[in-house]
Amino acid sequence: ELTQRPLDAKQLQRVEDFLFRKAAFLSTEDVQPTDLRELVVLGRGNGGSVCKVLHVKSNIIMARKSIHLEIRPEVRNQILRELRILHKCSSPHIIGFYGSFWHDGEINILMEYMDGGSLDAVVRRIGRIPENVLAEITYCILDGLVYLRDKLSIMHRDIKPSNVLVSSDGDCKLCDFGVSGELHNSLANTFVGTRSYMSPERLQGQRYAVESDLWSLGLSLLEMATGVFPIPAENLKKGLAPMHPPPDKPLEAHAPDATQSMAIFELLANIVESEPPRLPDDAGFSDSFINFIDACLKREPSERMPLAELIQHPWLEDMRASQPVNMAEWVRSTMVPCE
Ligand SMILES: COC(=O)c1c[nH]c2ncccc12
Ligand code: NA
Repeated sequence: ELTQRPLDAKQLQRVEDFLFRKAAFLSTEDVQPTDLRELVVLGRGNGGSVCKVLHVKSNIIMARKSIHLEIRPEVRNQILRELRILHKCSSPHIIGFYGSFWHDGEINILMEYMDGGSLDAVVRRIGRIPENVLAEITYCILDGLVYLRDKLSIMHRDIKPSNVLVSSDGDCKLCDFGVSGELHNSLANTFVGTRSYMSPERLQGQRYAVESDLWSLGLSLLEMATGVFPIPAENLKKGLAPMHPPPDKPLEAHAPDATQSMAIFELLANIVESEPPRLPDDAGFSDSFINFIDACLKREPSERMPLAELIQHPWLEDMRASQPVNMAEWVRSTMVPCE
């Protein structure tokens, strides 16, 4: 087993609380869509939309991801069967799963609600994430990847800031990982967007494995640390996004996103052809952080530092020892006060 940190008692308690909530939920018969009251839309993207809902009978707040798919009944039943694997997931770094159902042309996936939201939204709100906080987040992501590999024998396939969720309890969890091969196939040609966290080997249609997740992790960390999508590398030359931009000048006014100007094809070609981007070495980042990202962003998958070594990288221990973070406090500091 890898050197996982012992779970602290409160974290274990929260995993247990989730299982009790889930038992209460499962004791109600199969979910009918009418059992769910829609509260607010949380986000839209990669083929689906996510809504905060209340499961009335059990009085549990959940996140429901709805994916519109025009597929035959046998394909959707295969997807629902594969999603049932998620009932076996129980890790403090993997989003909790309540169940899934088909309704009105959509696959619906019911998950644990994370009140701090996704890290792409956090970066949009506060500009960029401090290095010591990113070290805590990175440990959670790596431990989640280890869990997926060791318990479900899968890689994530879609590591990026919008698929890392945080809560005011201080939890940090992965979501939207590729547990259903059939769902992956059904979503295959629905890619939209102007950015890609995909590894060079995957973009070139070559075989790819968990090392591809490590490229995506490196690119995600670079973006969250600088507040700038790091491709083309010139984007980083313009300096870091301001931390906590003054409310009167919303972030958009600061750094018009250069990737918008670069068409998506040119962007993908840049990823495959150019040297990987790096953290600037004159912006106050530690050498071990710069080294950690370099270890992830090797164009050759076999040159990337393996998961077992990354989770023991000095950067994670150095940061935790020198600048410990209270994640619950930090997440709360990034949340918009409710009106
Ligand atoms: C794909 O899953 C999600 O996006 C989410 C699962 N739980 C959440 N809680 C808050 C926001 C988004 C989510
Ligand atoms: Na997502």
